[in-house]
Amino acid sequence: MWRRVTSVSHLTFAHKSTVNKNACTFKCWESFTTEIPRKEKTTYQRAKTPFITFVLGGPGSGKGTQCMKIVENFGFTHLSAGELLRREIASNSADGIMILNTIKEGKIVPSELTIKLIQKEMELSDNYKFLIDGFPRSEDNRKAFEQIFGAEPDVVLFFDCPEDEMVKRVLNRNQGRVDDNIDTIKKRLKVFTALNLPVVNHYLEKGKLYKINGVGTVDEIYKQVHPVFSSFHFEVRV
Ligand SMILES: Nc1ncnc2c1ncn2[C@@H]1O[C@H](COP(=O)(O)OP(=O)(O)O)[C@@H](O)[C@H]1O
Ligand SMILES: Nc1ccn([C@@H]2O[C@H](COP(=O)(O)OP(=O)(O)O)[C@@H](O)[C@H]2O)c(=O)n1
Ligand SMILES: [Mg+2]
Repeated sequence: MWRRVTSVSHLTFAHKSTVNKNACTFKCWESFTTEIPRKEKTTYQRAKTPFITFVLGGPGSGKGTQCMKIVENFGFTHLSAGELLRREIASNSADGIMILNTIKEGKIVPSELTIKLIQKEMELSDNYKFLIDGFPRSEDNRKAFEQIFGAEPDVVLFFDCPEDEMVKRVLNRNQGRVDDNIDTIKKRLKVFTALNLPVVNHYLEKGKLYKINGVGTVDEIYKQVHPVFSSFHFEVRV
């Protein structure tokens, strides 16, 4: 049997929180020791300071592709917000229809719902290095994350790519996604400019933004990404 504990500031984020000192810090699960053997805490639960990277960029800018390379080279856990939402649709959850309709319209799913999915994955993970891809997509996403986690990201990557290139890539993506069609892409690009660019500017002003030129081959782009992480002296996989 599991219970939710509401305040575990000693476990996570405490020293990084410059946002809201009284924020409800990250929640985790603890077992009742008498009922089942105490479960080994995951690395994430043990780690006092998870390393969080937000990966931003318009639709088709190459976020997912570059995340795969960062995972390969630096052992991050990749959490794609869009993928978690699509999984929620596929699982026929109570929110599935609402999420599907929101994605079809290229709009943003309510922040608390997306954060809940991200939080769950982080709790289950045995890692402490996370790439949170496609999040935050709006100032509301960002503020809700900071409120709930009581922390800010360590790194924010932004893949800067011209619209015509993004449209071309999305239309060729061939993953059977309901939002990879020209009508939805146009809506997503408008939402990106109106809601996501303010987030990019926020992190630019905070000095946390690494702007990457998203045009070129996958390897050319990754050449700009790699030094961001090697500067933190993570172990590089060969
Ligand atoms: N540098 C690149 N040049 C050409 N195509 C790319 C490049 N990076 C990714 N792609 C392709 O473009 C599409 C969108 O990339 P993806 O990583 O899914 O972007 P995002 O997650 O930002 O929407 C995919 O089909 C991917 O294979
Ligand atoms: N933080 C997020 C991320 C995605 N989404 C929704 O999920 C869709 C697909 O997101 P995605 O990150 O998989 O899309 P790409 O940028 O990879 O093309 C978005 O257009 C939104 O409708 C959201 O509502 N909130
Ligand atoms: Mg993606």
